Parts: sequence; C-alpha cells; structure tokens
Amino acid sequence: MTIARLAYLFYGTVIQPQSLRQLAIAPRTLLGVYHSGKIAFAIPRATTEQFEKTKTDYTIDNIICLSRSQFLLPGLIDTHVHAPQYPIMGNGMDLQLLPWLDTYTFPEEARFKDDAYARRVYQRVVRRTLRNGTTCAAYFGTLHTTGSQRLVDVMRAAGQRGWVGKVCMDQNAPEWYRETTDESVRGTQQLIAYVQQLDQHEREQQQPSSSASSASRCHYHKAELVEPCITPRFAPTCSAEALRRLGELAAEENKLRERAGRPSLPIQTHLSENEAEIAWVAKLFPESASYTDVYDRAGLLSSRTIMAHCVHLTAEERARLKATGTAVAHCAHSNFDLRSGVLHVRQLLDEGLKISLGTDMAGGHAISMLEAMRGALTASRTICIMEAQKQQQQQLNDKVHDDDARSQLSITEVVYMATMGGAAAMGLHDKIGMLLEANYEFDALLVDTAAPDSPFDFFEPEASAEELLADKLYMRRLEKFVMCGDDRNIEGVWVRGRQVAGTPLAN
Ligand SMILES: O=c1[nH]c(=O)c2nc[nH]c2[nH]1
Ligand SMILES: [Zn+2]
Repeated sequence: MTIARLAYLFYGTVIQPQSLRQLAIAPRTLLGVYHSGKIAFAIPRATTEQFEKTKTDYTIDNIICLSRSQFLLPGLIDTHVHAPQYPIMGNGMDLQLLPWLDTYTFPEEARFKDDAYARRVYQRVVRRTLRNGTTCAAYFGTLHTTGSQRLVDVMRAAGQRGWVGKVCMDQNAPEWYRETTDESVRGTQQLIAYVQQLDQHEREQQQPSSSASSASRCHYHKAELVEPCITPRFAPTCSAEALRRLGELAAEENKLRERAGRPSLPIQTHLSENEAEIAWVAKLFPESASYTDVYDRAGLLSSRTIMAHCVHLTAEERARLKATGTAVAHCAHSNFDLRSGVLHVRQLLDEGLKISLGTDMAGGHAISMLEAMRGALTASRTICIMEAQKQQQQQLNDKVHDDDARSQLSITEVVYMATMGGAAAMGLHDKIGMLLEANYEFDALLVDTAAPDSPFDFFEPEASAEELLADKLYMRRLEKFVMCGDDRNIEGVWVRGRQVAGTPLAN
C-alpha cells in the first residue's frame, strides 16, 4: 500500500473569515496540503497525539509548527490594480482623475510598448505584491498586447494568481496612446488565445491521474492560475462600438466555455469614480440612462465583472449591479488621493452588493492590501463623521448618537473583503478564500506578530496562556497586523500550495 504524500503539514492557529461579519479563529489546527496545492484536511483543536499520528500516516515533505505569535490567514486578493503604474506610484497625486490620466498616467503607460521595459517593471510589481501577501490580483495592463502577455508570463513564473487585462481605448486619448476599435478587439482576442495556449500546454505536461490517491500524487501546475480579462479602460476612452464588440466577444467566448464546463470570461473596468468623468460620460453616451447603463447595454455586466470605484452611483445603478452579480472593487486610497469622493460602503453592503477591495495602485499610493484595508476603514469613518456633521448642521441633534457609528467597517469586515469577498468578486469563491475547508486551493500567508523586525510590538496580556482567551488574543493579533503591520510580518506566502515569497520555513 502506498502512503499518501503531503507537500505541507501545518500545526497552529488558522484565522479565516466565514462571512462578512463572522471570523473563525481555529487554534491548534492540523492543516495538510497536497502537492496539487489542494487542502487535504483541516482539523481545528487537534491534540499532539493527532499531530504525531498524522506524521506517521503520511509522507510529508515540510512540517511547519506555528509559534504563539504566528497564524495562517487566507491570501490577500487585490481586485483592482494597475501593474504598469508602479513606476509612478506615490508621484503626481496633485491632480484629479482626468488631468491625472493625461499628465502622468498615459505617458508612463505608453512606455510599455517596449517589451523589455514591460517585463522589467512587471517582475518588480509581482515580486512586491507577493511579498506583501497579494496571492491573487486583478491587473490592468496597458494598450499593448505583447506587454500584457509579458505580465501573464511573469505572474505564471512567480506563481501569482489573477487576471490580466489588455487595456482597450479607441477614443479620447492622445494619438500616441490610442488604438483603433479593431485593434482593441483583436488584441483582446490575442491575449485570450495566448493564455489558452499556455494552459493547454500545461495540461499536456500533466501526468494522467487515475487512481483513488491521485489528489495526493498530482503535482503543482499553473493551468488557469492566470486568466485573460476583457478590459475596456472606462467609457470615456471607449467608443460605443468598442464596448459592444467587447461584450459580443465575451458572449461568444462564454458559449464555448459553458459547453466545456469552464468559468466565464472575466471583465473589469472603472465606473462612477469622479463627478467630471460622470458628466463626460453623460455627454458622450446620451442614449444611455446612466453610466452603468453604458456598460449594461454592451453586455459587460456579469457575475465575473468587477467595477472599480462606484463612488457616485444612483439607487437604480446599484440595483442593476446587484441584479447582474457585478462586483464593486472599493479603492479607498485612490478615492482619497485623486479626491474622487468617499464610497458609502455600508449602504452598498446593506443593499447586498458584492464588495471587494482594490489598491488601485497608482491612483492609490500603496501596493499593499493591508493599506487597502486601512483605507476602507478610514473611508467608512469619514462617512460617519460626515453624517454626524450633517446632523449637527441640520440641528437635529446636538451630539452624535451611538448609531452614527453604523457606517463604520469592522476589522472582520475588511479582512473578509480582502480575502473571501475578493474571491467572490472574481468568481473564485469555490477555489480560494478558505483554509478550513478540504479541496480548497492553499493560498495563504503565515503572519508573525513577533517577527524579528516587526514594525510594532505586541504585549501579551497577563492571562494569555488561558485557552479561553485564545479567540480574543488572536483577534488582537489580527487587528495589530491589519492596523500596524507590513511585509515584515509576513513570513511566508503560498499560492496553490507552492511557497512564492518569504523565507523557506519547514522544520
Ligand atoms: O483610478 C483610475 N486609474 C486609472 O488608470 C483609470 N483609467 C480610467 N479611470 C481610471 N481611474
Ligand atoms: Zn483603476
């Protein structure tokens, strides 16, 4: 009889969102990972006898026992980020969206016609995002098809999961950074075909797996780690014809994918970010009832569509996003940095929309999803302050009610949006975002709140040894990490069971 094989066995605390308002804190979890990258089992509160027995039941390549200051967290998911804007991150934050695009963004993105430059920058972006715990990212590339293919190559080589979009824009952009409608559609088709070929090649390399223990013998593979994404930049820079043809392309592709039992093609763009942008869209598309309607008419709203920003939507637009299963990527830092507005995220959550988080680097000045979580918390508090001030101005109240804090997000909610919520937005919720579930793919971070060069200190409460306190203690550790931590607290990062950042940790 052959003994089943594990790539990893972890023994320690696992923290995992269960829903928007519920977090599971599972101490002494025994978590096994197959070489395929799938979670073999996750047994919370396991005894040391169970740990010892598991070690004899399996052949295990790496055993990692977590210390009290460490825990596993699902990988962070950035659902809106511009890889080619990395060189200008933190620069040029003096302008609002439309002049910012013309002055800083388009000139930088135009440099990506040089494939070597594209590869060099993308290598840095992917290395940096992985280092910061971003296991999955929905990237915008540039207009250039080959440049976008280089981003696919770099992600696959580094082992990062995500979407890559060749940006489409056929109007209202400088002639040195604009393409024809045909080029928009053809470039998108070429990117789709390119990724399909790579995946096909990868599957052909796989050993056939027929026996019952195939899950444990199947080896790491990259197929479907990176998906091509239909990416009109935003309505102002896309003609109605370009949007319509991209919608048709999605519909045609999806017919084939449905027959093959494959997930539908992802779509991403920007929506309702800035007042001047919204007014421009109304002028450019007078036949549409709203900005959302421009995309809706083109068939671009779907359960695998992510709309970034959505700061100024009407009730009808929000209802349409909900009805179509379209997700909203909340990009708080960018909304502050470009002075676009403050998203009332509680309202969207109450209405049942799918909400995830995005760094929107470089509209946002930070590449880390910890920053995206902090930005979302700050935005929600800003809404609270604005609501309280409004009430005071209206002289309805002379002091703030407790209930005025209802718009504020909690740590649990932002962690959900950065993990499970991101997986739901990308239509990957049956694959990633959970660690306490067998058969999910192991995308995870090993966090240490006492890392040698940690940017903060964590003082153990007096009775910390008490098992009863474990939940509260780890909640405080998580809170510290989210509010004060950085990449120095991330000791290891795994995607599909393969360690992709941090120092090798097996013991
Ligand atoms: O924040 C943003 N970044 C961009 O690059 C962009 N393009 C259109 N709209 C945009 N918003
Ligand atoms: Zn953006």
